[in-house]
Amino acid sequence: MCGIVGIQGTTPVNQALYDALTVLQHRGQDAAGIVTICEDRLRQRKANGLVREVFEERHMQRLIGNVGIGHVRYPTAGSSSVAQAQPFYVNSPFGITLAHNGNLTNARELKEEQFRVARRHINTTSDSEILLNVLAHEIDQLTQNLHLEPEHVFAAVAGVHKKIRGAYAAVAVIIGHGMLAFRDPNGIRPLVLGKRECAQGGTEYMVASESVALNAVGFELLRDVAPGEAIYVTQQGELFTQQCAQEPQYQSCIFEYVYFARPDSFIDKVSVYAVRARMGLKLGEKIAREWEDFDIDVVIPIPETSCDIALEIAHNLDLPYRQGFVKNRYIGRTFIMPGQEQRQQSVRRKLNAIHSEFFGKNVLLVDDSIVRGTTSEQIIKMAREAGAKKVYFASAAPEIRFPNVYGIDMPSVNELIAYGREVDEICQLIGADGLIFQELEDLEDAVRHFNPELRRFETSVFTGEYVTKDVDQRYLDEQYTLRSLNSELADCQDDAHLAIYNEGES
Ligand SMILES: O=P(O)(O)OC[C@H]1O[C@H](OP(=O)(O)OP(=O)(O)O)[C@H](O)[C@@H]1O
Ligand SMILES: NC(=O)CC[C@H](N)C(=O)O
Ligand SMILES: [Mg+2]
Repeated sequence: MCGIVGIQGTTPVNQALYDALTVLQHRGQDAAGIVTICEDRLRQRKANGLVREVFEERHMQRLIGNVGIGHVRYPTAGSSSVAQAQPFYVNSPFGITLAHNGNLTNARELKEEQFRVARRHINTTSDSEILLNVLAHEIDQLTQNLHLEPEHVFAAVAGVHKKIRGAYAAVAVIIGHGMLAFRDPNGIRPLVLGKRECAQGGTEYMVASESVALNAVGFELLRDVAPGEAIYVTQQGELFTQQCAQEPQYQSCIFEYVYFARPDSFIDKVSVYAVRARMGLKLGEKIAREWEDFDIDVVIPIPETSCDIALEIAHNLDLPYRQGFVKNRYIGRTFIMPGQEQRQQSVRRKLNAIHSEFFGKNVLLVDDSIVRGTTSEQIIKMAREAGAKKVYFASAAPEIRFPNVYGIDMPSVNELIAYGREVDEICQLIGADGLIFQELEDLEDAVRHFNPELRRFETSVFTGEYVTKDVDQRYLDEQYTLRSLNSELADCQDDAHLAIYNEGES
């Protein structure tokens, strides 16, 4: 997953973009980038690393201007090379820079078409560079001179929706004209709109992946960007919005609520925190139903995402809740780290057990999800080493059995511990005394409870059914090969100097 942000302001935006990216850091830890625009000149800084590592004071000083966009990256297409860090830039028409969260499922066809029909060369293996070029070509086709009206921009987004398949929440700046944001017709990835009245006068607009970014920099949440909708704020600060898809519908990614988003965010009018608590309630009910005379003494979360869920399970089962693992606050999220070796090493560096909470007890460990099983297997060992008598395990998401093609890095079924396995077998593999998973229906209900308009969700990792209907085995095999190839290539690349034409090296 990635995090995106954009501000069309009346005051300098560099600090606000930086602050917003720091609270979106949980969506991507590999690379970060900011582009600002001042007097028709674009300034950029992007590199691998966390936000606080990428931007030094000297970079921030250069990022001048009242409009800009930012990105934190968790790679899905291509590699984690800095060449694929975002935002991307094309110099025609007008000069456009874009940041994208999601993944396109017809990227290969689009790249070929862009070369054949639009004579556009795409230099990286990033699908986001393709998205930018498709948008640029659409805008180019719709404008004959230097004039650009909101209706041109909306027609271009309508063209993008017709051509592109997959997941995309995107923000772009068309230099000298305005800021554009749009969400794919299924609303797979989240996107919110906010505003702030500036003390010096004038209204500033901001879009971001999650509402927490608006809160952090003092913007008021206006609403979610609807599936298929485009938001355009002109350089003069005028806001225009339009539905640009023919058949928009809510089929947003349910995994945002399970794991990705921060609990203090609202997505599609639903509090992520409230959903996680309700996931705990539902799972607690299932445990009480299926493990009638359970002998659990204590409920312990696996920090950090599962804490709100575990608390509610404990409450529901009338059991004590204890924070039996301490999380090292300087280690990031393990699941979104690149490479299985790095992920494996990180679990023990990240979590450590408080022995007194385990010794001689039957514990129920709770996690939001089991994906590769890296965390659960190691954490169960740690609980036993700490003296637990029995270790039960509960997953607040159902069994993850299929690859994700919409922006989550789960490219191969062979990596997924639940693929082709039933609960007993998974239980044995992770070494638990008992294992229980949430029902998909209960997970969907947990979200829908707070917004009944959300009738359907993108749940392919549980069901193998893909909302864009274009994903077959051939595509999945191709993605897997590409991904392996790209990560090998990334290891031998020299990315020391990647500058943009009009600015010196960062
Ligand atoms: O089965 P696995 O492949 O290990 O993946 C699942 C685990 O990864 C995530 O934690 P992560 O450490 O990324 O972040 P968190 O601190 O937000 O829980 C998730 O919360 C699970 O704990
Ligand atoms: N996780 C994401 O949203 C990734 C965005 C884009 N596909 C990339 O790889 O950079
Ligand atoms: Mg976790």
